[in-house]
Amino acid sequence: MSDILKVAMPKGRIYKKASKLFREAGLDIPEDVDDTRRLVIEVPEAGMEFIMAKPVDVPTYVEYGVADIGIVGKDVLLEEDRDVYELLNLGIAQCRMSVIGLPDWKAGIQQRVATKYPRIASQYFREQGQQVEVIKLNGSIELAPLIGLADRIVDLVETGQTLRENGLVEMTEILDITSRLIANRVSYRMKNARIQALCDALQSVIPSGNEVSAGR
Ligand SMILES: Nc1ncnc2c1ncn2[C@@H]1O[C@H](COP(=O)(O)OP(=O)(O)OP(=O)(O)O)[C@@H](O)[C@H]1O
Ligand SMILES: O=P(O)(O)OC[C@H]1O[C@H](OP(=O)(O)OP(=O)(O)O)[C@H](O)[C@@H]1O
Repeated sequence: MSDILKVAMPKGRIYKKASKLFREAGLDIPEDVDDTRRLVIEVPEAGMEFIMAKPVDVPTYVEYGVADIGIVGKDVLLEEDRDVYELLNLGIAQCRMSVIGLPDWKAGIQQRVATKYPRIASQYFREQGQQVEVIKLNGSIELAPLIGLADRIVDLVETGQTLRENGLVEMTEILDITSRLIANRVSYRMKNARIQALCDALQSVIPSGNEVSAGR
């Protein structure tokens, strides 16, 4: 196995925070890496190769071993349910997943819930003993109750601005979300020293108590 660590990096809002964390941890990631449109980026200074992925696909690349490790939100990790190790809570891209609706929402006979997270939402409502029809959407989830597709939604809330601007209210928080470092099971064993060194370096710059034990 080559000594280069292949890292599935989510494009978008997590990338900026993750690259900042990597730099704080002492990894030499040149500034031009942040602006390129290339999807496979060698970062020899850090002994890494970044695979710039759509966030939802990160666990897939890691499970199949085309990336040794990856960075992904806990929301996507739970929803995708891939066979990977969760190594570290990086504490970045913090938000929460909540049930959201119009202020005058009342439970009807046929309840519909729109979400990007059908697995998490279905499990949540099953546990609550509520029978709902879950409708999968891919973005702008807040539209659904506004235009009558669903009664409620399950979506992420950070500042609450999107809810306020659309006249929606947060009804129940389901999960706290942050980004996680994940690893391929084989890579974790074969490249253990490299991965462990990275975890140690990252842990020195993130709040303590964030390690999630691997091997499960
Ligand atoms: N408003 C938010 N505040 C903080 N973290 C967020 C917020 N929205 C999403 N996240 C976190 O960032 C991750 C990636 O979100 P992002 O919006 O970059 O991706 P996406 O919407 O899946 O991608 P794309 O825009 O390419 O479809 C989410 O899985 C979640 O963990
Ligand atoms: O509480 P806030 O600070 O307003 O953030 C929450 C919003 O951020 C995310 O949307 P995103 O920007 O990823 O757009 P999308 O829904 O189209 O994916 C999320 O789905 C919420 O809509």
